[in-house]
Amino acid sequence: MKDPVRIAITGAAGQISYSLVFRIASGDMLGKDQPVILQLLEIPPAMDALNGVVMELNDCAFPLLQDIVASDDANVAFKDADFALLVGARPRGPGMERKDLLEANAAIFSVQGKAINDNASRDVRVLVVGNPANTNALIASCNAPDLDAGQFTAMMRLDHNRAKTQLAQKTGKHVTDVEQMIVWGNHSATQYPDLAHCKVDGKPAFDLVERDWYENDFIPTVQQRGAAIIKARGASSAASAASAAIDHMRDWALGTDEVVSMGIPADGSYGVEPGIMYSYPVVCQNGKYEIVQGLDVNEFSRGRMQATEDELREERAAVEHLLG
Ligand SMILES: NC(=O)C1=CN([C@@H]2O[C@H](COP(=O)(O)OP(=O)(O)OC[C@H]3O[C@@H](n4cnc5c(N)ncnc54)[C@H](O)[C@@H]3O)[C@@H](O)[C@H]2O)C=CC1
Ligand SMILES: O=C([O-])CC(=O)C(=O)O
Repeated sequence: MKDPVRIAITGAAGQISYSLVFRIASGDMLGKDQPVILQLLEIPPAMDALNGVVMELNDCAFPLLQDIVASDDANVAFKDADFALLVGARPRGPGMERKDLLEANAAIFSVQGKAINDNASRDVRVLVVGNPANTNALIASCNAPDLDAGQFTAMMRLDHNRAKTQLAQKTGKHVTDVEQMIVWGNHSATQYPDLAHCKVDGKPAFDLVERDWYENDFIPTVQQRGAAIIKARGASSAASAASAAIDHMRDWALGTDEVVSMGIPADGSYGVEPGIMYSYPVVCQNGKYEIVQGLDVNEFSRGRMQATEDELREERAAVEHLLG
């Protein structure tokens, strides 16, 4: 039996977490042989609701679940955490862009970055889900000076998964036939889902779909999918977000040959200078991610990649005072 790992989850009484914690406890994230301890963080008004989630977790009698810590103190929730999923933040409603949440949510991530810095395992791997995810991840990493900025990531996997499904449906294939999907940039309406390197069933995607569909249907549909869910459901995506968070953490921890999209510190690759959390194509091995280098970038792609970078730099400028 492996030693248990500690997984901190914030916003643990919220709607995403209600899909997330049960799947993590059942082994979907780290494998059916990896015992887990869940360390759940909420704000004081949500502690009753969190207690209900804890009761339900206990009622599942999950074989892998070794212990549950429920707290409204970030120092307790992040203590010795090996993984941290920062979900707790306000969601947007109809008519809002995700960056409209910056003011409401940014302060959460400076406090939690410090608490992670002071309490978590030195090898902690952090995924920020709360919106605007990339800039919140930047805030958290800047407030954790004793950790490597690369230990902080932002969730782009939902966009990546959405893009794969849109293309699979258009071409009459299955998502598992789609390879080398890339979503560049920000988890926002400027994100750039890029088909230039993508293959379906071994064939270049551009041989299978029309340019007009790509530019005027595929790209906007993926960019606007979050808003479409809010319109349809009256609440923002939850189960699909939880599923993407599990995919992101599983691949980071256990590895993947597949190219996946992750929001990570820009390092100059593809001309994106440091200072923002930018989504790149990566592969994961031995618990680490690595940017896929050497892909050709044509003029259309360059313009889209620049636009989403510009937006991330604007978001950064708006929270400069929180960057420590
Ligand atoms: N990156 C992505 O792809 C996606 C991100 N999101 C974002 O995830 C966030 C959470 O969404 P939902 O679960 O639907 O929201 P929700 O409102 O149902 O749950 C959020 C929970 O966070 C808690 N919370 C607030 N401040 C906190 C703090 N300082 N510490 C700990 N917990 C705190 C709240 O009490 C609430 O229970 C939102 O910002 C949403 O926009 C949602 C979908 C996809
Ligand atoms: O759109 C939203 O506000 C929630 C979210 O991030 C998504 O579904 O991609």
